Amino acid sequence: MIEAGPDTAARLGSVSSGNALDLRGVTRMFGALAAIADVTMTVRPGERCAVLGSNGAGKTTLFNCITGDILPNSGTIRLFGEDVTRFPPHERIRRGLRRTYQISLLFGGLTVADNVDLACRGVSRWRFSLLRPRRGDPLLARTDELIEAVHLTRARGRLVSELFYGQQRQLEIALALAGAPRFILFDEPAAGLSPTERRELIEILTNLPRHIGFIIIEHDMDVALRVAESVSMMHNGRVFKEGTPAEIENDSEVQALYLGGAHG
Ligand SMILES: Nc1ncnc2c1ncn2[C@@H]1O[C@H](COP(=O)(O)OP(=O)(O)OP(=O)(O)O)[C@@H](O)[C@H]1O
Repeated sequence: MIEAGPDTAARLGSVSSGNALDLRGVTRMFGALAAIADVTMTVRPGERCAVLGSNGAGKTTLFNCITGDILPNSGTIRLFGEDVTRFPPHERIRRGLRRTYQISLLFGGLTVADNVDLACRGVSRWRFSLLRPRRGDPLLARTDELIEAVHLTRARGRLVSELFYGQQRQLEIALALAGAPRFILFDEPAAGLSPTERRELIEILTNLPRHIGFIIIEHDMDVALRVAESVSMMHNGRVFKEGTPAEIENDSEVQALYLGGAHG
């Protein structure tokens, strides 16, 4: 079981109150197109939420606004009670926000352990040390914990370039877990995975520490509905339906728009 480490996010606990994430009327225009329009969404600490929608629905733009990769034209974004609407990405990371991407950001020429160690070091006060971690180093224990959490213990010493695709996606989750995050955005983690790898992903996400909330964007309804407690459906930049996985699965409007094959 992974536990929260003594990192900056934990020290910033004094500003943590209320919801993990609070979006109010968030709108982002690209020219005349509203990629997301008036999006209001709340996620409680530790809550697991799925955002579903067809291609172009606005899911990635929503993630980009939450991380600060792009700024909204209007609306507010609060992270653990704090207004971060205009904060740069690194200030949101300091507050415990993490994200995985659809494209791989791994170091292919390094081992699994080195990738995780670098991620742990990157958020620690030893980040400028060029020394290899030694036995007894607390970061080494943390590295092993994260590798185990994503089911890669047996691949610990392997080069990333030699891993199966699904294992690389698992490693990306380990990197997102470095530095005791409080909230993670998973961008289509099941994309390109085999059925077996999908089952493993579901197990990994389900067993994440309960204090870590997340939003998962997925095209794969099976994965999304099995790991999430709440679901927001997006269409043409707007959230048009919210509910539990069972409510969403049985909703006729959702079925017509999404399950009926409208998505790509
Ligand atoms: N940088 C950009 N410049 C112009 N238009 C953009 C830009 N980014 C996104 N869009 C447009 O905004 C709309 C929402 O795109 P977005 O990528 O957020 O959707 P999505 O739900 O993530 O789709 P997908 O599932 O295909 O990734 C689309 O019509 C897209 O073409």
